[in-house]
Amino acid sequence: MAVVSKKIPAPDRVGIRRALLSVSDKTGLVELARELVRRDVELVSTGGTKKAISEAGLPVIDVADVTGFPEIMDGRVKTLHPSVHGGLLAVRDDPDHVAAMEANGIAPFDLVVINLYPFEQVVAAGSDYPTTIENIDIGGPAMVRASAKNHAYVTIVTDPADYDEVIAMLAENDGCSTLDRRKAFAARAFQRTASYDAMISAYMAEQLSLPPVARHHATGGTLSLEMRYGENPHQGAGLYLTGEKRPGVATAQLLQGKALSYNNINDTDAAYELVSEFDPATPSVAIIKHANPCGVATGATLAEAYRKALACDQTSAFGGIVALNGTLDAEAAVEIVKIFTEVIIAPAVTDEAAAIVAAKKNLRLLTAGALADPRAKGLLVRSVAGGFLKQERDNVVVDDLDLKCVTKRQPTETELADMKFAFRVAKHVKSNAIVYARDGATVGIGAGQMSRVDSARIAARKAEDAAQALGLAEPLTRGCVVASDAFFPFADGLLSAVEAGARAVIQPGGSMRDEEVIAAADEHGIAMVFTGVRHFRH
Ligand SMILES: NC(=O)c1ncn([C@@H]2O[C@H](COP(=O)(O)O)[C@@H](O)[C@H]2O)c1NC=O
Repeated sequence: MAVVSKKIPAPDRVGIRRALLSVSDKTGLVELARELVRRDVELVSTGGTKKAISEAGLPVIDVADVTGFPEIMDGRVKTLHPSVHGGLLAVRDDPDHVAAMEANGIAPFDLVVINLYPFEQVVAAGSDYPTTIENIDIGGPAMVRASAKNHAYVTIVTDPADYDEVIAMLAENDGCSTLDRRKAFAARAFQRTASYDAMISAYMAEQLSLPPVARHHATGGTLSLEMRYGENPHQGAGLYLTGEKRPGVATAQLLQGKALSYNNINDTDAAYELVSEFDPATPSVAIIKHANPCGVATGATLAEAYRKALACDQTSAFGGIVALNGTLDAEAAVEIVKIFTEVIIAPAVTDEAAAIVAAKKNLRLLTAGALADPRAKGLLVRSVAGGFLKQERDNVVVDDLDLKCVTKRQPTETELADMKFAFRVAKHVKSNAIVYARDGATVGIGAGQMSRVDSARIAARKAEDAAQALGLAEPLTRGCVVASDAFFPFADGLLSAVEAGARAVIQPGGSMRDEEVIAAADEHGIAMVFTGVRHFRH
């Protein structure tokens, strides 16, 4: 049953007379404490925080003198006491609460400054399990939540970045807090504790290999970048870090160029995830537009791979995102800067290449440090109205699959290599995905169509356009292979690919009409391989 509120109105202004400070991150602590002391605010602190304040020559009371208890159990219990929590939670206009404070010798706190044990940093540093667990703050979040709940009276601050705002509030309001600021701080405080607990639950789930679908799920994140806008200029947006250790755009270093936009980040993520599918021993490049590849290729060098990827669809590559699976070198950089490119991302970059890219001031250059592991487990979350969907990352790699040839003709070795290449790319193309490939390069990509036949036709038409742009007599689809992200429900999709010139097909199989599709392939002398695994992507 819900608790009943006495509905006591909150005052607008509350004079700040007594503050509780307990911080792990001591940044800006002394400056804030000095300002509070200057305003005759009484300070109460825990061990390390008190030490830092005292060493600055400022008066501060030990919390142990308030609780009458020493800090015990390695700091696990220091502020978990009614003398503290009563002072945080008391409704000062409620006579019952006032009587309880008087009867128990409890004094109220007007300002509470807390930042939590650095759990996220400890995880990021790869600390062992016991150390990580010890860095779960208990007393801090308890005080943060108590103060935030009682924002009718208490100002709660959880981030050194907010200290200036507190100082300004006191200056503008004659040493008082205001209700609207207290509410804003309280909302931030609950965001902080919710995010903190979400990170802990994600850590536990990973450590204990818990099943992906649990009764509750929380996603925590720390703002890393506030963008000017989201997908469109009227949508606000930000990038948050979850602490997941997967190399990619979120944690990459921006070496030059303007800050990334929402669409840049989304596209760069798609580009880097795709190029990470390729063994670094095989130089590979992906060019992405609107989260779909418009050209992917392997080559003897990254420069060659880039030229081959670009040839697939030069028109769409304009203003694209380029991802490479090896260190960006000068030769590749020279090729890439020839056309307008928004972003380049690679595991690393040579000094020479960086100097070449530097000539294009607006071109963003990112280094991710390493490739992402395509086989690594992970969770993906996307919002739907009224909820969110959660699923495991598609970490299936075609090399690990037991491929089954279902046609009379077996693929040649070259065809098989191209089929695997095309299926690897198809995994990163929005469904329905059709990818034509030859000689380790895409030659036509059909993405995001509602019908598979349309994707096959669009990919073929794009291959014709590319041939025209390259001055070729016929499209590169003549004699190519084709990959489909899901089975062909009817023979028509396959026949459309055959018409475009495909000679070998890789697809999951599993349609009710597989026999019909296999018969059509046999009739045209096509070699077809079933993967048994589907790569839908939406
Ligand atoms: N257990 C407690 O009663 C407790 N009370 C406050 N803390 C945390 O102790 C830290 C500050 O400790 P110190 O002042 O000793 O450096 C803060 O991050 C604060 O959130 C606690 N520590 C952990 O739970």
